[in-house]
Amino acid sequence: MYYDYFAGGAGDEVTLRANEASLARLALVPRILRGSARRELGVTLLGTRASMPVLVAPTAFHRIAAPDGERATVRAVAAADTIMIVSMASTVAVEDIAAEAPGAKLWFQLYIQPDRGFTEAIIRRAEAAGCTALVITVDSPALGRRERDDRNDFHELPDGMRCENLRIGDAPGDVRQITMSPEISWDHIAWLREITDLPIVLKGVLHREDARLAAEAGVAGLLVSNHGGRQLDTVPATIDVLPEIVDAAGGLPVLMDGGIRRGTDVLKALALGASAVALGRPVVWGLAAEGEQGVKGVLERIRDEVDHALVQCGCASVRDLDRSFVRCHP
Ligand SMILES: Cc1cc2nc3c(=O)[nH]c(=O)nc-3n(C[C@H](O)[C@H](O)[C@H](O)COP(=O)(O)O)c2cc1C
Ligand SMILES: CCCCC(=O)C(=O)O
Repeated sequence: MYYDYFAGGAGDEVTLRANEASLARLALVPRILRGSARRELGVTLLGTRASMPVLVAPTAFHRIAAPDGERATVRAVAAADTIMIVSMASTVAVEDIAAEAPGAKLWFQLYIQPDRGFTEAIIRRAEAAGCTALVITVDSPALGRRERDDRNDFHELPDGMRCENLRIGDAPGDVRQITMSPEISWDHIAWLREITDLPIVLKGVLHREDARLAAEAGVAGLLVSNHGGRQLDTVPATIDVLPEIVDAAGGLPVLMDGGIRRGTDVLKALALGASAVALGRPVVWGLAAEGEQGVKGVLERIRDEVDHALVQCGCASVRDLDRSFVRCHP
């Protein structure tokens, strides 16, 4: 049941498969004879430095995967010196995640709740915990239809676990449910810009017109995402819309997630204009397999693969990549 929750997607899982398949259809075209002894993998995103262009995407319910849950994840992410986007649906409170690894670089993912006062209170907690950006998930005006969860009847957390960022008291039942609000609109983004100084990233952009509107709305960045194929099924693979979103985003930094499994996938996304990518399921698998060590293993392996792919492509820096390094082969 829990494996299916983590692995699964919406509907027929067409988009879930497409994310990896579209990346696999792209070929990398390396350059030759441009030797350099060392590669620079680091990037600065909205003022936060990451040691590699690979972030940890927000994923819910880490305590289902490992007893320590998000505490184990954050220790591994801090050791890798990259950014963890903390899910609003984490099973450890954002304050406790921050306290577990002082100096960890945290962004906070938010589902805007219909109750603005409650939404604002959550943002204040994320700010106080030291999160340096807000990632607003905008692809979920309703929860995706995940048939694996329906078949397994997985609709609530095991006893003793809850969404700690939505607690309103100390008793086990003192917690609100996350609402996927069909009413969220650009007005909410304008409101968020009024109430917080944190840079705002919109997560779940797939339409180029929305990229243009986002730039106009004064957000700080975009995350091209289809929620790992878990929201509306049959939407495009993220790598396939990335170039047009980059073109429409008016110079805003554009991140991407969905189907990134190898260093070569990271290079393809960067070559097509992403400033960085994020990993969803691979982090959960590392966590489920070996806790903190497992997440460390996933992050160090992909770092090594990015470095290796860069050297093979004749690049000294992630900034050396451009669209000429990628071809589509059918
Ligand atoms: C188990 C699971 C839980 C997720 N929970 C959240 C969440 O709480 N908030 C959110 O914005 N996205 C969530 N996502 C989507 C991820 O942030 C990300 O977009 C997606 O996993 C990337 O694709 P990948 O798993 O192929 O790397 C979740 C994804 C998975 C697989
Ligand atoms: C209510 C939590 C939703 C988590 C989520 O976004 C996902 O499972 O994809």
